[in-house]
Amino acid sequence: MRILTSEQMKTVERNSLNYSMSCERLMENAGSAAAAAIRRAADVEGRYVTIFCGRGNNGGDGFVAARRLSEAGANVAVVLTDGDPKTPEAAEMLRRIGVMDIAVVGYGDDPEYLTERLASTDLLVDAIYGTGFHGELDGRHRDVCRLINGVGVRVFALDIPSGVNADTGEADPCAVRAGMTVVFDSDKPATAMPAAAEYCGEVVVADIGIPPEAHEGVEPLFTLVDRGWVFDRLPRRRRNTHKGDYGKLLNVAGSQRYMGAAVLSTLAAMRSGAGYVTLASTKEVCRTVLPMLPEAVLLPLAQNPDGSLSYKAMDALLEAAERSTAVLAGNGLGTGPDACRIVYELVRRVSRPLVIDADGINALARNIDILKDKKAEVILTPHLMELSRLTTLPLEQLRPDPLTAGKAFAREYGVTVVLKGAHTLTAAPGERVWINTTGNAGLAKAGSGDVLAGLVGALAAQGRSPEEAAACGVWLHGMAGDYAAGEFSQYAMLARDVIDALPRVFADNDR
Ligand SMILES: NC(=O)C1=CN([C@@H]2O[C@H](COP(=O)(O)OP(=O)(O)OC[C@H]3O[C@@H](n4cnc5c(N)ncnc54)[C@H](O)[C@@H]3O)[C@@H](O)[C@H]2O)[C@@H](O)CC1
Ligand SMILES: [K+]
Repeated sequence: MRILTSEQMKTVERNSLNYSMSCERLMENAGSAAAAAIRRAADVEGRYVTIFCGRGNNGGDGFVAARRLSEAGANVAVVLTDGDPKTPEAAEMLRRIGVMDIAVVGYGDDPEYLTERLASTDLLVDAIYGTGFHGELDGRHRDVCRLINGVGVRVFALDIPSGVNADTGEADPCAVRAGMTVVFDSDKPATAMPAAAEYCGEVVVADIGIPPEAHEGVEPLFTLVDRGWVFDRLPRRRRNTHKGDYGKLLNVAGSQRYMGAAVLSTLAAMRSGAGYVTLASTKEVCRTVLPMLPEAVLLPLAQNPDGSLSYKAMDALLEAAERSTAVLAGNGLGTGPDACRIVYELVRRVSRPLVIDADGINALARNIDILKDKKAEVILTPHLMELSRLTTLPLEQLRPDPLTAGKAFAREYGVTVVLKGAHTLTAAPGERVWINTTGNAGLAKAGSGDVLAGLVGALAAQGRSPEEAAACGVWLHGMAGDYAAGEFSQYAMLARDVIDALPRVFADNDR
């Protein structure tokens, strides 16, 4: 699947003009391809089709679709939502339907006609906004979109449902809810995001005749992470190798209050191929969890009276970190002053890839500039609340569009950020984003994040790049979560069931 941003689509469109393509021809192709896709999905002959067209090129595609559907025997009406087209190509396409038996009305010009028309409409086409849309719908278009969503017939969206930002997936609360979205040439980030499915419905990619050469040099920034992508990147187990060949993860985790986090993250890491996993924690945690982690190396260290790891352990931690191939820090560590100082020292001094989760993220949020002193590659795995602490942006702003803030954070601090949520996105410092496709609401439970952190840490320890460790870890975690939900239900599954499902996920990889 090729995913291109709106900016990249413009580049591809521009490039195609060098290959005897014209903007008008592309619009003709797009509208025709959309009409063909609609005809494949629905019988249009003799049916009433109402097409809402905006002023931009998306509206132009709508005019072409109107002509094609009319030629196919549909009774077509076009509603101009915002007056006359503002691009010459769209204006030309509107002119071409002038000679046909197609009613063209302005929204608001004849409310009675529109009400009657919609009452007899069999299917709707949304050609109001395409990739040019950003921000919020204005009042007029909120009304239009509400009207479309309220008709109760199947809605076909051209390129992207109106009100959805193609690059971020952010959707206006009133955005069009389509049953099918016909995307032109390539998926857009939003149409590829599983979370956008409630707006996009089924997504169909239509070839609009952009020559393959026009895509040259346009490297997709978004990657859909699926089974094949992950299994291609998992570390190979080769004959004649030993445990030292599969990495050593140092897991700095746990405190008297949060022993489970240490157990879950360590177990998940051990289930993910790492040669060695060392749990560095307080003496008490190590003594208590020993029976649950017979395969782990335990590094019992000094503790504070409150049962958290003491800063006195710092030298031992740094020594252990240098013997490792990756370090995971933060799960169940607590948020006291020593825990924070330990995290800061690890960031400043560890030269191995460093995965920071949970309390490690909370520590960073209090002293974010420490990230600028980092010595190694850093992967952060915040959920929405943690992202809010890291960025100091309010939750209400992040919820509809965590990606923009996550990308900006990754860029500013040069870190890989795993944006945990219903459908997790991973953002790397260089603008690239990985869209995950697995997981379910049963993973929204305590302990789940510890499992993911262990997985990502183990993959980093085995030499995967930060973004591969993160994106593969997220997919494996979601897949194991899907198996666990299948067996135990989303209600009853526990984080440890996710770990128990990991062997089946890896066993699916026959390489
Ligand atoms: N890039 C390509 O290769 C092609 C693009 N085509 C179509 O062109 C579309 C993009 O067209 P345009 O760039 O003209 O833009 P749109 O038609 O998506 O949007 C129209 C205009 O709405 C304005 N707008 C954006 N956000 C708004 C808001 N919140 N409130 C009010 N107005 C807002 C923008 O200024 C934009 O110019 C694509 O989605 C696709 O449908 C096709 O015609 C063929 C080829
Ligand atoms: K649209």
